[in-house]
Amino acid sequence: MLTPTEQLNNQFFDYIIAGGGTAGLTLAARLTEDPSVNVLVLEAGQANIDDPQLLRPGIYGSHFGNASFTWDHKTIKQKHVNDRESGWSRGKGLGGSSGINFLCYTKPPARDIDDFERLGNPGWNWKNLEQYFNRAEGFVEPTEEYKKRTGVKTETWNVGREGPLKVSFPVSISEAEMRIQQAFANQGIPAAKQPIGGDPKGICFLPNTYDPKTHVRSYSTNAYYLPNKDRPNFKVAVGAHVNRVLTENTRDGSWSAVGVEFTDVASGKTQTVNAKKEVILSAGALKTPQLLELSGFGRIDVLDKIDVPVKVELSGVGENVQDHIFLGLSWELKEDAPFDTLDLLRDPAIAAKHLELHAQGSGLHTIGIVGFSWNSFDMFAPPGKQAEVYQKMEDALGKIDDTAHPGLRKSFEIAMQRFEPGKPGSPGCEFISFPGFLSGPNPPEAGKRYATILVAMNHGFSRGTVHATSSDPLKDPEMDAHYFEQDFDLDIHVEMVKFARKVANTSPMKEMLVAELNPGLEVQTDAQWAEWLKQTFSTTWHTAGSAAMLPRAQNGVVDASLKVYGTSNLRVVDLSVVPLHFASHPQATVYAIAEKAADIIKAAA
Ligand SMILES: Cc1cc2nc3c(=O)[nH]c(=O)nc-3n(C[C@H](O)[C@H](O)[C@H](O)COP(=O)(O)OP(=O)(O)OC[C@H]3O[C@@H](n4cnc5c(N)ncnc54)[C@H](O)[C@@H]3O)c2cc1C
Repeated sequence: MLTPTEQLNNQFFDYIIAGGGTAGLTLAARLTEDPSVNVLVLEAGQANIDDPQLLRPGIYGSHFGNASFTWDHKTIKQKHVNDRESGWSRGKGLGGSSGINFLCYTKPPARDIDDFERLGNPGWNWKNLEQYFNRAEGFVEPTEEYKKRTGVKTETWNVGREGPLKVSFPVSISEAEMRIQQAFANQGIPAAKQPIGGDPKGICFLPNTYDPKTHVRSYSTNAYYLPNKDRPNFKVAVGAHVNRVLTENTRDGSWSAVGVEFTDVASGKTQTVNAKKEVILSAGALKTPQLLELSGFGRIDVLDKIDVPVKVELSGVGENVQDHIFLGLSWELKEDAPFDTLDLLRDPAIAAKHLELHAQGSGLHTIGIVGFSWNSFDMFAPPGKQAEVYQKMEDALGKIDDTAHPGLRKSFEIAMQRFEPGKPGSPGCEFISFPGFLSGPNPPEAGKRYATILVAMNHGFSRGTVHATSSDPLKDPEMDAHYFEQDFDLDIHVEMVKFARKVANTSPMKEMLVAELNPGLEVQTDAQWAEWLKQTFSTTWHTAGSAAMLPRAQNGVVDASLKVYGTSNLRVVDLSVVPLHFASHPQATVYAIAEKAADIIKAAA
């Protein structure tokens, strides 16, 4: 049951969680397993329960621009990409970004998670975190017939089967995706050994956060909140925008979080609620740093500018921001290609038919994005290019001013090991097969169908910032991705898109294609590829690292128990805490972080 905000003023709760998104609801559900503990979740957006706009798969990006479902944030102009701004939409409302994401369920390579520990966070390694991934997962095994038809192999998978989050393969995998996968195989890319068990390198089909019984999205709302909503100790209020954490100075000099101030969005009225044990920030990587700054935790110059008294100087707040980006290469399909693609949904009459089909558990809303090739740079880039890019990384490392950016050198050194020539790299160069059109700048033509390879680099070195520029909590912080500030991030992408074109010229993909629509064959030289890339890439909405878990001397914001430095009981539990970004779409890792956080918090109580 949702709790009306007017019932909350001056009430007391053991734990208050700011943000009812992916991490926030997961954490709340686990903490309220103990009936003696009461938890309040404050979510700025609405509940949107049972809304088909969230539940229906296959309508990627359709929530953007709709304030009922998204925060349509934007970066400032990006100076290394011709002053383009990047739309950084995020889920708003219960479920947060898990309610509007593209449903891909992927997990990072073990070594990328082990890097968290190597950066100074004891206990944050794959072996430990894997149990928390598995705790969230309710993987539904595909049938033997499905496996035979699609080539999906799951027998050896290490994946949880009892967790609340439904993870399964969509009803069918389009033949376009199967052919693209086979073309990668014919380019020498091996099958992944443990696609969601720590070793995803290679090609694989991966599941979605998809309920195979009801054919709807599985997300934190229907996985963690709805099954537990009647617990008397689990209170959730929506339309409650948290403005700041209320703190008191303790005898030992640290700060204690005693509650939060929030605004009831409907009435504009400001209220406070009190925390007996802890306050936890789960507002996502774009809003959590803003909340910290508005509460007095952050860089002195940032806080001075917005007139917020400094409680704890933490120069890492809003720094270390890392994003993933993607772009698509699209090809027109031959007229007789014997399969449907998502392009058909552009025709309103056909779209209406597929809505009906969805209700019966078939049609285009029951397919998903499932075909991946996770490559390390050495798997496709010429050795000379690998050496050139690595040299540029070394040059960048040499220029790091450790006084201005404590910890950055160590972070770069570990990130560089993922690219070291002659050693097996980490598979951060991701290729996704997409059954339809998703690219630029040329638009799709009515009545035509397309196949797309999405190219996404997961191990960028450029670091951005997210900082409050006003003491008004309702005003967006300033977001600056610093895209391609390290020019070798661009070089790596250029090699990736060239490889994608090579794959398209390989059987059995090439036989289904008429012509390349984007970028088009006029793009040939590295400089032309780079220019097209800068014009058409998009964020993958995976921004992380803005309240990083790192030692304090290395610009850390939270320690390995996710507690904000200088406080006794304020934690961050969301994608902000990731110290170094990993090769995976992040939702699985966010669920795992929240599951682990619940154990940490329970143990500390
Ligand atoms: C369009 C899109 C597509 C994506 N596709 C995929 C995918 O296919 N696979 C994948 O693995 N990942 C995907 N992701 C990423 C993944 O969904 C997110 O990284 C993850 O859900 C983030 O979880 P979080 O808990 O950190 O933040 P969120 O889930 O975003 O939760 C933050 C919550 O806090 C609320 N909030 C913010 N500020 C306040 C405030 N001041 N007061 C109260 N509440 C507040 C927000 O409304 C939101 O509900 C995608 C993301 C997007 C946006």
